[in-house]
Amino acid sequence: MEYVEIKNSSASAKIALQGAHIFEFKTRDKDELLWLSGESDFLLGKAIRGGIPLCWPRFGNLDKNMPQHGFAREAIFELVDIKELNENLTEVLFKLKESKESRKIWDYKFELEVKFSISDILEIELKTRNCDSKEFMITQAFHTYFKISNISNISINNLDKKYYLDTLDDKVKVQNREITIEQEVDRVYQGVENDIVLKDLDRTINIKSSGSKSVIVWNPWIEKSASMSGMSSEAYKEFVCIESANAFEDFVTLLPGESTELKVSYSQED
Ligand SMILES: O=P(O)(O)OC[C@H]1O[C@H](O)[C@H](O)[C@@H](O)[C@@H]1O
Repeated sequence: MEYVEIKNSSASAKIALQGAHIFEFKTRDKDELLWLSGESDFLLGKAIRGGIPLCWPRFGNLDKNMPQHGFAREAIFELVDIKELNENLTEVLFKLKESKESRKIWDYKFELEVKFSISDILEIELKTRNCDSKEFMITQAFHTYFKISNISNISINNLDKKYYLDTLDDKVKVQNREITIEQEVDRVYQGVENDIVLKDLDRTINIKSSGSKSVIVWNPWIEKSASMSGMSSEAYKEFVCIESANAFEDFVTLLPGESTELKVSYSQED
């Protein structure tokens, strides 16, 4: 599978052309940020298990005409530009436009741009433009797999008092403290406009999003982990997904010519 490798004085990264999918990101003085399954086979037409899959133009599987999480994560993007802005910052730009295949699944003309800024902070911008003569609706997500020391060591902070849909029993609940994970978790938090903090033993990751109000927190736990493609039964201990998204009622409608941007940044401290 073709990928771009970026190295500057602050960080290094690998980004596949399939899905504009970043699957490695490491700053000079920290451990790898992203979890990548040891069972990822990097086959074309199959999303990489780990890193940051881009879910677009749908998050989830509510749209029966669309593959789960949309088609972008399996599409080949064009590498438009790599800019070395200074010794600590490199920008990489990818683009995807409609094709015969995409029009069979989703009959619209669009332009999707993904810009990665690689420095001691990882920033990603996902810009959707409606190039059609009719309006369309999207949901989307950065489906980020964070590499962690162990699932029992982490907590996810700043989501207390937020409502979430627990997709395991389809009930709406309220978060009343920081999140710790001791079983399967698959939740869509709504109305989130603040930063989220992932605390692990030896590092803290700050997640800042804009253009979105939903956040998905996911860990498959033992049984699901064993049954999923590209994942071993022990994998659930090694990652947690915290996904900045426009999902469920937080969808975006674009009129002809309009565009929208979803952005995220991940910074780390000890
Ligand atoms: O296996 P995938 O299609 O990559 O989906 C993996 C997971 O993605 C999200 O986080 C969803 O909330 C989960 O329900 C889903 O299982």
